[in-house]
Amino acid sequence: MKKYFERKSILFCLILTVIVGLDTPFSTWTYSQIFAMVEAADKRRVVVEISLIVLVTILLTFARYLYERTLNWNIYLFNRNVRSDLLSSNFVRQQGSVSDKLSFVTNDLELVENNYVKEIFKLITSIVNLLLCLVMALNANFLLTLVFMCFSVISAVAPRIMAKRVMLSSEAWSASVSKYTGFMSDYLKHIDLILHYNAMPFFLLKGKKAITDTATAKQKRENTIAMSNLLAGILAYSLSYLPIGIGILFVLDHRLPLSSFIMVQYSSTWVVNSILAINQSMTTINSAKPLLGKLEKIKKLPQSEVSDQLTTIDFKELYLDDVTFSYQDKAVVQHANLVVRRGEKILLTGRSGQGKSTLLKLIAYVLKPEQGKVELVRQDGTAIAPEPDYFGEVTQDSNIFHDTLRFNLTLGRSFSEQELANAVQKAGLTPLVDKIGLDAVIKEDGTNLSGGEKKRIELARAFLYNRNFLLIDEGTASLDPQTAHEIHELILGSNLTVVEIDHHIPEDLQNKFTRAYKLENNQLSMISYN
Ligand SMILES: Nc1ncnc2c1ncn2[C@@H]1O[C@H](COP(=O)(O)OP(=O)(O)OP(=O)(O)O)[C@@H](O)[C@H]1O
Repeated sequence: MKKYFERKSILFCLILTVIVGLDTPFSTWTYSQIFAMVEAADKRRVVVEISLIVLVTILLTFARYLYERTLNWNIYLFNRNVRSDLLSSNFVRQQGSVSDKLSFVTNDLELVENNYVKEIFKLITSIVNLLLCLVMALNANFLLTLVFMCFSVISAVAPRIMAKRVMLSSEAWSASVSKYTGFMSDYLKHIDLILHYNAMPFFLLKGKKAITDTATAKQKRENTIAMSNLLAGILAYSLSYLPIGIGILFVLDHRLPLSSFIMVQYSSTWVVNSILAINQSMTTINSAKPLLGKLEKIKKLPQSEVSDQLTTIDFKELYLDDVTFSYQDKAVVQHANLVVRRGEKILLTGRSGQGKSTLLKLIAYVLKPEQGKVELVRQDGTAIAPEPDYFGEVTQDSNIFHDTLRFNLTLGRSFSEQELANAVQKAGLTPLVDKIGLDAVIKEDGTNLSGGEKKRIELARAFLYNRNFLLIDEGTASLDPQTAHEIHELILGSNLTVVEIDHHIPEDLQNKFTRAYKLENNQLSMISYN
């Protein structure tokens, strides 16, 4: 955690937390002093003490303001540093669902901020309150302090009987909220499909049930809390007057001055409140520990090497030599051999689930073979392991960003207008650029573009970046035959090196591939279309 803060600001915040912690003991002392002043009947003392109280109150209020500002600064540092760190950490590349990662960088980090960082400062304030109030009360009268504390502890601990019920009702509410969110997420994502299948009535029924369950669970939780508060209220009010009565008897018997009685009564209440606050803070801090552990693990991940150098590999060939790969125990590719020479167009077919996409990932070295070698041979004959940034890619679900058309091509790197125009022209994207311009904003997932336009954007991006090795995973599967044909003509007529997975290559295009392979039963074999 230290990494995300500045030592000086944390230290300053800790000092201010202790000063702010003096606030409650000071109010307690002030309150008892009111009675002490009345008892002393000394007007000069009243003037001096009231002036002192006003001065210290102003100073403490100012200290609280400074504390809040310093805490806000520390929270700002935490939020800025942790999120910037995650942005470039290997966390973004880890296996796992996008929504889990999004939830971590939003909800989970918010919880760490509130339930850990802020709570630690709260805990320190409570500890200062506890220690000072305890000293003040014991100093005023030891015996009466014990009496007050016993009664306060009973009234504070009794409502804990209800705590389990409150916790269970909170859990039930949280479970129903998660069911409702799951339903809403599916409902919003697939609303078109629901309309197509006329399934709205069933979804409304399902949705209304989820809504009712959530609302009921929430109501139940609130009612349980209200019941717990009722119990606490009854106990607190009835039990709090008993020690007050004993204190008054002490005062009437002249065993204790009135101001000391007030001090004991007021301080004891704060001692118990502080113990409860410490307990609550510890529970909150502990509840954030699993998330903190997750953050610590992520923090240990190496940072991605960020280089703005534009890599273009000038290679002779890429080969797979006796490559074997399995997911856990499931063999996908066994003893595969393949050579792809510069400029060749390789077609890869095979039934669904045979491992074609896995083979592309092995070529790009995103996955490493458990046996055998994948190497790229440079023009000078040296062999190196491929890197993901040597390849351009076109996938079935196009990678389109919610930004301008220009950004979708350049990905933020600067290219000259001439370079852009060349890439646009090579990819056959000129009609789109003429129509909407390079600075038009593309909607999320490219919903304002046709499938063909999205493919051409991906191709133009590869041309612009001079990615001369293109991996295509069913890149044209979602296009109409005419557009798919046009895109293929473009790819097969280019000087790019291509490995493409496709099931529906029309006959007139099949011969334009240099070679075709089939992946079946873990074996990669060459096929002929003649
Ligand atoms: N990350 C993974 N972990 C475990 N198994 C996986 C993983 N990715 C894919 N598989 C399994 O490996 C096998 C090959 O998957 P792959 O996606 O490579 O096949 P494919 O031939 O490309 O299929 P399709 O044509 O349907 O896209 C499948 O049985 C799949 O379930």
